[in-house]
Amino acid sequence: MSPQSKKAKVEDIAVTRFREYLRIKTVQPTPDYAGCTAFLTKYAKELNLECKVVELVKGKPLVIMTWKGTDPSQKSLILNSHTDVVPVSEEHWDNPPFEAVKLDNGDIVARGAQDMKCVGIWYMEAIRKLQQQNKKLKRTLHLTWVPDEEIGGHDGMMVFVKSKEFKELNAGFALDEGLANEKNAFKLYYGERSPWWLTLIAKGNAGHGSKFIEPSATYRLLKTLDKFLAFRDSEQKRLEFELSHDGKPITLGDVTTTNVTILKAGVQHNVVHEEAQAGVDIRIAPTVNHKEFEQMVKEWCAEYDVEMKTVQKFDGAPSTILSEHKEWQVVQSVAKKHKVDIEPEIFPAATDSRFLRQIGVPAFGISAIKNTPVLLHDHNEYLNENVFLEGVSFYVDLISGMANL
Ligand SMILES: CSCC[C@H](NC=O)C(=O)O
Ligand SMILES: [Zn+2]
Ligand SMILES: [Zn+2]
Repeated sequence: MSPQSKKAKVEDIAVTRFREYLRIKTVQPTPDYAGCTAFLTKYAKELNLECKVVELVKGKPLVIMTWKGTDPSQKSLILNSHTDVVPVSEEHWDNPPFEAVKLDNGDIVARGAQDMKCVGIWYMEAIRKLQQQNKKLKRTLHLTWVPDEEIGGHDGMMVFVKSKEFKELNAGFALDEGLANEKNAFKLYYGERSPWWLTLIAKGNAGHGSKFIEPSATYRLLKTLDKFLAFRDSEQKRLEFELSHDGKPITLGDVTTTNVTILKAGVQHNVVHEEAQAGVDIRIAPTVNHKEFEQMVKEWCAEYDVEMKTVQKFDGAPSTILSEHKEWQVVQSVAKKHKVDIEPEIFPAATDSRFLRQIGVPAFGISAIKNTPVLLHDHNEYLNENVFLEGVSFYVDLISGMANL
């Protein structure tokens, strides 16, 4: 190989901006939102986008960029992404998680590479391409960069959708995050399960570990947790065997999970302690009636006199019905052009889309990550440069298609 051909190719600007964004440590629980806002405002300037920083909660800025459409009578398209990322266990990473190194095979390794800094950059770089082609879109685009999604979105999208700043956006439809796909396909999330986090507290009498102490806090708690676990088993069976109406196996988003994630009890082997606690992470499928489900859980807890405290609960939002939105046709035709399959599903966890759908803004969760293992929240999260660059062209067509309806 001649020295000339060995020379590294000039990096695509989209990749450079992606890697710069990944290097900003917006990692929970102390995200560098100031650094992030500085990066985003500069980036908006570069692309001649209007840019506004809104601080609805102190220290948690939200950045709104706008590319005005030619037809202001149309409702706008919201291109949403969260700016924060989840913590890392650095010792399990083969490369530093906030340096965005590019390996020889093109893999860009960093926390947030999949979840979801790639998506924010795709919106921006698609706009850059459209501007280079002198394209004008009918609908106004608003890029919303929101904080705190990873810790529940309460100081982020939840307060934002209730604000006058959001109202001013005149939102008609939104794009938000999806998940990676191992196949040559993209997931398209049109709804999601509702999180319900519970703390269960059982009380009893104390005494010597050799006796039948009644009532016993641990006994009461475990008997109650048995119900959650039995329900978990039955839902797992459904997931294994049930088919949806189109004959395809149902997916995780279609069943309800009741996982016991925290256990706290006891001080010493021979002491029966007076209190035991558990944390449960429940994810309620969109088909479930919340009132009935809550009643069932209340009865489980009441049987053994266990107190139940809600840490957070989302009361559900209507899913976005694919056939009701022309944006669905756009997704299908753009996917066809890019020779990629689309797999519509219910998102198994929670995203900011739930707050949008709840106030009546239809939303699709999609991340153009194909042929890649799902590594969100995992060690060694990465996205390959070529997959990323194909994503830019996908978003050029997706955004222009949706904004020219
Ligand atoms: C339920 S609020 C926390 C939101 C979080 N979202 C992504 O992982 C989740 O646990 O689904
Ligand atoms: Zn995310
Ligand atoms: Zn996440």
